[in-house]
Amino acid sequence: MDGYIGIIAIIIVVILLGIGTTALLVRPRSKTTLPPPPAPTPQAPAPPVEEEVVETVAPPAVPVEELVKPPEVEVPPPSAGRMVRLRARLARSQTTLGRGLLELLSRDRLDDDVWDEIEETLITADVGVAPTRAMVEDLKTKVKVLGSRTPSEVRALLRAELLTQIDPGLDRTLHTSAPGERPAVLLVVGVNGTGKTTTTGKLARSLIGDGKTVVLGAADTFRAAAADQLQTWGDRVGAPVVRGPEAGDPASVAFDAVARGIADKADVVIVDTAGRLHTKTGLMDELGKVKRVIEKKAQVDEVLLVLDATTGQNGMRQAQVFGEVVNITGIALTKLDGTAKGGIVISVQRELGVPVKLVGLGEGPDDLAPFDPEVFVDALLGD
Ligand SMILES: Nc1nc2c(ncn2[C@@H]2O[C@H](COP(=O)(O)OP(=O)(O)OP(=O)(O)O)[C@@H](O)[C@H]2O)c(=O)[nH]1
Repeated sequence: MDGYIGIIAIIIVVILLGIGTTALLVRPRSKTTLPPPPAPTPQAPAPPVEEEVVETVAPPAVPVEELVKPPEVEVPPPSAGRMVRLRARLARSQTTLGRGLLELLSRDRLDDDVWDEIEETLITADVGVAPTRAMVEDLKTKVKVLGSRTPSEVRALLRAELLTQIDPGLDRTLHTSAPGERPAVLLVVGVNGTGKTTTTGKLARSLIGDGKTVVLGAADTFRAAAADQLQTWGDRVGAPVVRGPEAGDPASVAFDAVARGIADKADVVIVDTAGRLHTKTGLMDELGKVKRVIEKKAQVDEVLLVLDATTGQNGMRQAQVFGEVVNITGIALTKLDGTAKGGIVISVQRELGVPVKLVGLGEGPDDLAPFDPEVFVDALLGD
């Protein structure tokens, strides 16, 4: 009996121990799911004051659109009055040609030696042989009629003579308005390095400044940089530039540019061409093809020959080759700012039988001016 009681007592004790253990293990759920308390973060030591300013002011994030923002389109000034603004750039021709002639013609005695010097001054300034002879003969006659000469009379005499040679009566209008709906088409030709691409870009700016819309054609596919250069000019003033693959067919670029001009209803399409003077036949083939292909779409209204005023007679010979290949309608005489040979205006018109319509008077984007004979002559003679 005592054995039973002992066993029962042990069982009761075991049951009681079991209940106690269960009570200890079974705790409320909320407490078991709580995350363990965060480990204390070690405190970073405070940086020195100057460093704090540099490190904590982060630059504001630049939105992607701003990074790829197209370049701002410039609004170029109109072309009117440009030659007056740029007349001081003719200083070198003024000193040598204008002032030189004024001084010689103002001498008391105009003997043969003085006339020889006058002739030499004109030849050195690239006036050309035939125009020089004509000028000297004219001046001799007028001086005789005049007798004694005051400085203002000498100036008036020379002014009239230079103007006669330059011929203010020539039509210097740039044909930038075509009849009907189509754009006017300008072809820019000339030897590489004369300033052809620069002149094309400057002209686009100037026309846009005068309120016209322009499409540019980079048909100088010979030199990849020429197309890039033109692209930069176009981008600055918002003129679309049609270009082709490097060493591609210039005629096809010219065609596409005119097609784009027609589609865009642009006022003017200016096509820059390559001016490699390899052989006359090669040049003729290339320029002839460009012109023929353009004419499938529209008439070419102006063929502008770009001529570097500093190259003198050499440049003139090259110009004549172009004159034999295409029908030049106007001359853009560049780099007149860098030469004392302003007389080239007279000789080039005489040799090619075409008027100077534009003059380049510097490397700045707005340094291309419509040629004004009176402003030119006054700039040569000084005030
Ligand atoms: N001082 C002066 N420099 C000019 C004038 N016109 C052009 N130039 C400079 O002449 C250099 C040649 O000009 P470009 O336009 O590259 O000559 P390009 O005839 O197109 O030559 P390619 O691109 O090789 O066909 C450039 O440095 C121009 O800035 C000007 O009227 N005055």
